[in-house]
Parts: sequence; structure tokens; C-alpha cells
Amino acid sequence: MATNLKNFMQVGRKIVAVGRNYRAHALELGNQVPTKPILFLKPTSSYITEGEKIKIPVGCSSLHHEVELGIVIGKPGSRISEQEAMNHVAGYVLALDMTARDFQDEAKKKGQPWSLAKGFDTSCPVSSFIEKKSLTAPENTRLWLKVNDAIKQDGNTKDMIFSIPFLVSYISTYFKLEEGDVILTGTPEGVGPVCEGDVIQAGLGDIVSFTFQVEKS
Ligand SMILES: O=C([O-])CC(=O)C(=O)O
Ligand SMILES: [Mg+2]
Repeated sequence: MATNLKNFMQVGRKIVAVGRNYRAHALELGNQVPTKPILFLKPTSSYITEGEKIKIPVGCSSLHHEVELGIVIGKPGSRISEQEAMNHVAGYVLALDMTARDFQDEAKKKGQPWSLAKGFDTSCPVSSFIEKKSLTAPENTRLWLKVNDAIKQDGNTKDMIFSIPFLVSYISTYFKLEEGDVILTGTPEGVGPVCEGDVIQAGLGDIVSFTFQVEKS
């Protein structure tokens, strides 16, 4: 099994994201706490890395930050059991699931998909690949995010509703998981808007942090 996927962004063919996997975040946006995972896809063309800028999509008036733990798949599989799930994980990535909240609200009202709200260019800023052994407690790690030095999100992966092994198993029941694919595990509470010129910093425990600036399209 490949354990080093430094090039996961080139190798992986999909980003499967989980919505409302933290109770407090589901509630802060007036949504129900889910009883099974809510899944959506982001295209891999939405990846950016440090040095590139987050671009506010044309017509968006409420671009929200969502800091998330990403799981990088190393060993492919379908219908992976929860017991086997961690053997399919090659490592992790710190990610932002940037969300055009006004687009999402409109889509929700009209029963339309979230593809535009969640999948526009630059909507998935990521850190470099984190080796599995570097994150010893993925189920109990701090996730934080600051905008212009003010703390906005300060959560912990222990508050996930659905665990990492459960998500790998559940997702692989429907989507075959392949090398380099990324699962975004949802965001803790404290999401909010960013504007042109804002600076977003985020971190995962004391393992990795990154900085991204926001600009107009
Ligand atoms: O847009 C949302 O609230 C759903 C989502 O991505 C999350 O919970 O991370
Ligand atoms: Mg999200």
C-alpha cells in the first residue's frame, strides 16, 4: 500500500465531502442533526495550495470558511468494513471547504444541488500531505481557523457525529474509493463570511497550519 501520497492532488479523482458532521455546526445554520451522512462531491479542479488565493466566485455575496480534516485514501476499495477502514487511509490533509453560502441557501430553497456553492475554482484549499503516523489521534485533534488574526473556529475532531472508520465504510458502499481520493469530514461550528483582502489561517493540532488570502474573481 502506498503510504506517501505527496501528489494526492494529481492522483486522486474525487473529493467526497460530508455535510453537518458536527452537531453544533448543523444547529448554527438552522439545520437538523443528520441521522446518516450527507454526502456531496467537489471537483479536484477546486484544489489550491498555499501561495494561491481563494477567489470569491462571481455573484457571491457570502463566501464562508469551513475548516475540515481531510482523509487521503491509500488503498482502493469498495464496501470496506469499519474494522478494515483505517488500513485504507494513507494519511491526512488540512482543508477548507469554502462555501458560497448565498448560492447554497438558494439551492436549498429550490431543491437544487450544491455543486456551484461548494465546487467552484479555489473552493478547496489544502495543506501538503500529512503522513498517517504524524497524526496519532485523528479522532481527537484540534481544528482551528482565524480570519485576520481573530479566532472563528476552534473545534475538535472528537465532536464528529460519524467517525472516520464509519465514513470510509459508508462512503465506499456507494463510491469506490481510489488512491489519492480525499474525504472531507465536515466542519465544526463558527463558520462565517470572508471578504476581499481577508487573511485566513487554519491549523490541525500542532501538526500543520496554513494561510490563504481572499480576493475577487
Ligand atoms: O455547508 C454545510 O453546512 C455542510 C458542510 O459542508 C459541513 O458541515 O461541513
Ligand atoms: Mg463542509
